[in-house]
Amino acid sequence: MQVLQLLQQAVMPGGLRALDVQFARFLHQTGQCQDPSLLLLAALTSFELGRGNVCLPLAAVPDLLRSLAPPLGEQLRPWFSGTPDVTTGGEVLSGGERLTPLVLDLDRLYLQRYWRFECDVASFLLQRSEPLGVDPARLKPSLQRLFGDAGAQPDWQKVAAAAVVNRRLGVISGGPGTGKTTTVIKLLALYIEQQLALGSRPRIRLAAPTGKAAARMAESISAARGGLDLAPEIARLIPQEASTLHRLLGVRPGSRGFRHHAGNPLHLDLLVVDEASMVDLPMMARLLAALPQGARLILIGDRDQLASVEAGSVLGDICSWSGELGYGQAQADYLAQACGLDSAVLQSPDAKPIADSLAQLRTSYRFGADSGIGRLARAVNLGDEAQFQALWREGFADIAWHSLDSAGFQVLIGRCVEGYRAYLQLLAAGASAERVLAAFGRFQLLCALRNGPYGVTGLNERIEQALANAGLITPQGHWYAGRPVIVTRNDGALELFNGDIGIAMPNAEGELRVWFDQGGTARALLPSRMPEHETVYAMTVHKSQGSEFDQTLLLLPGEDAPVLTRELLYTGITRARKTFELYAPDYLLKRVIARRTQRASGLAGRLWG
Ligand SMILES: Nc1ncnc2c1ncn2[C@@H]1O[C@H](COP(=O)(O)OP(=O)(O)OP(=O)(O)O)[C@@H](O)[C@H]1O
Repeated sequence: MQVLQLLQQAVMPGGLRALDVQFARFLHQTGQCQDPSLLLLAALTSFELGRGNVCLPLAAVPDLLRSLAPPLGEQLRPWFSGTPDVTTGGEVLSGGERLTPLVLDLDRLYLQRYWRFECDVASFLLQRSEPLGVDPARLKPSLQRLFGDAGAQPDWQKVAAAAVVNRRLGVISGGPGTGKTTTVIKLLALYIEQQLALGSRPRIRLAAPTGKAAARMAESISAARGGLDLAPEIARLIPQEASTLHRLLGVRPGSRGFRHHAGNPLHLDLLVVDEASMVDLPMMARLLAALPQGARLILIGDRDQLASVEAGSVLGDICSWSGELGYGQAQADYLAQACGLDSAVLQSPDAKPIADSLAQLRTSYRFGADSGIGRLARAVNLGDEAQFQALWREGFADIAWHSLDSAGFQVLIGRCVEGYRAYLQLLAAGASAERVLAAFGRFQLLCALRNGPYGVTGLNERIEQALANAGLITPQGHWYAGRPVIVTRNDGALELFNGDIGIAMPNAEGELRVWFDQGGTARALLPSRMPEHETVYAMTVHKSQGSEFDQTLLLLPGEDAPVLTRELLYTGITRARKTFELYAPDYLLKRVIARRTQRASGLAGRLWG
C-alpha cells in the first residue's frame, strides 16, 4: 500500500520512528484496517505519543505533515481526509465504547490505552475533589497555631493547608522555596490531629518519581518537622522516609505491572507525592488506581517546570488556571472563615470545581528580592525577555551569563574542572563514599541536548579529558575511580531507578565499586551489575528535575532546537540553590523565552471544561 511505503520512507532521525510505521503496518497486515487515511492517522498518533503528546489533535495534522520529513510529509497530505468517521471505523476506531486500538474523542485521536489512562485520571481527580465538610470555625485555631496570623494579607500557605485538608485530593503548586514542604508538614499535622480526634491513627506515605527526589523530600520533611513544635504523637505519625513511586507500587522484576493496583491497593490513608510535574500520565493512572477507596492524595510540584519525560503533562493540566488561582463561592467562604480573610480576595466568578482542590504558593522564601536566581526565574516564567536581559547587568552576585563563543566555552570547561575538583580531592584523600557523593551533588553542569558538542555526550568527553589533564582522574577503560554515572533505566531487582547517581570508588580492598546514596548511607554495587547508565559530568535538564545543586551551570547549544523552551530554561535556573551560570548565545534567549511547551492532551479540558 502506497501510504505505508511513504510512511516507511519517512522513518529517519527527526522523522517517524520505525515503531510508528510498524503499528500502522500491523493494523493493515492483521486485516484490521485497509483504510489508508486511518493508517496514516494511526502512525501519526503513535509518533505524537513518542513526542510526549497523549493524543493527536486532528487540527494539528496539516502542520505536522508539513514539518515531517520534507517532502514526504507533504506527499502524505492527500491521505489526510479530516475527522475519521467512527461509525465506519470497524475494528480499528471507535468513540471509546468498543475496545479498538484507536479512539476518537471530540477532535482528538488516542491510542486506546492512553485514552483510558486519561479518562481514569480525570474521573478520579474530579471524584476526590468533593469537600469533606470540615468545620472552618473549628479549623481556625489550629491554623492560627501552626501558621500564625498574617493579618489582612492572605498567607497562601495557610490558605493551601485549609483548602487541602478539606478534600481527598489536594494539589499544591509553587516555585522553588515557596514553602511547599513547610506547608505540607503543617497540613499533615492538621490532618493527623483531625484523625486522632476521631480515634484513628492514619497511615501516611511519602513518595516522589525518582530516588533523588525522594531522598530530597525525606530530607526537607525532616528538616521542616524539626523546626515545628509538634506534639510527639503527631510527629511520630509523620514518616521519616520517602520512596520512589516504583518502589511504593512494588516493581515486579521483568514485568511492566506493579504489585499494587486496583485489585491489591496500597495500605495507606494519605499519600504525598512530591515533584508531581515529573509524573507521566500512565504512571499517574497506575498510582491513582492503586489508592484505596477513601485514601487522600496530595500532589506537590511546580506547574511551570518541564513536563514529564514520558507522555502527558499531568500536573500542568491539573493546574491549568490562567492568571491567579481563584476559588468557587462556597470554597472561598470556607477558606475566608478558616483563615480570617475576606472571601472576595479568594473567589473567582468563573471558578471550576477542580480549582477548589488546588493551591498556589506565591512567595519565595528562599530567593528574596536581592536574589538574581529568583528574579531570573520569575522573568522567564512571565516571558519577560527585557527584564531577563536587564537582570544580568544589575550586578547580582549569584548569577552570571557567558556568551557561547570559544572563550566562553573554555571558561565553562575550566569552571567544571574547578567545580568537580572538590569531590575528586575528597575521594583521593580517602573520604567516605557518603561524603564524596554529597560533594559531587553540590555542583552540576546541565545541558539542553543529549547529542553533539554542546550536548551531554560531547560535554562528558570534554570534561573527562580536562579533569584528566588536571591530574584529577585517570580514565583507564570504562570504569575508573571518580567516574560519576546516572542510571538511565529502572531496575526493580537492584532497587536502582532512572536518575539515581553513583560514583565509582574503590572499596576497603581497593576494588572498584559503584556507590549510591540510599537514605544517607552509601551502598556499593559491582560495576558489572550496573543497569543501563551513562557518565554524568553533564546532565540533561530533564534528568535534573527533582534535584538541586548549590552551583548550577546551564549550557544552551549554539543553534536553536525545538526542545529549547521557556520551561526548560526555568527548570534549569531553579535547580540552582546558591549560584547560577548560563552559557548561551545571545540571539537564542529571546526565542527560548517565547517558546512554550505545548503537550497535546485532553486532561485539562476534562477537568476544566
Ligand atoms: N512562611 C514562611 N516564612 C518564613 N520562611 C519560610 C516560610 N515558609 C518556608 N520558609 C522557609 O523557606 C525555605 C524553603 O521552604 P520549603 O523547603 O518549605 O520550600 P519548598 O517550596 O518545599 O522548596 P523546594 O523548592 O526546595 O521544593 C525554608 O528555609 C523554609 O524554612
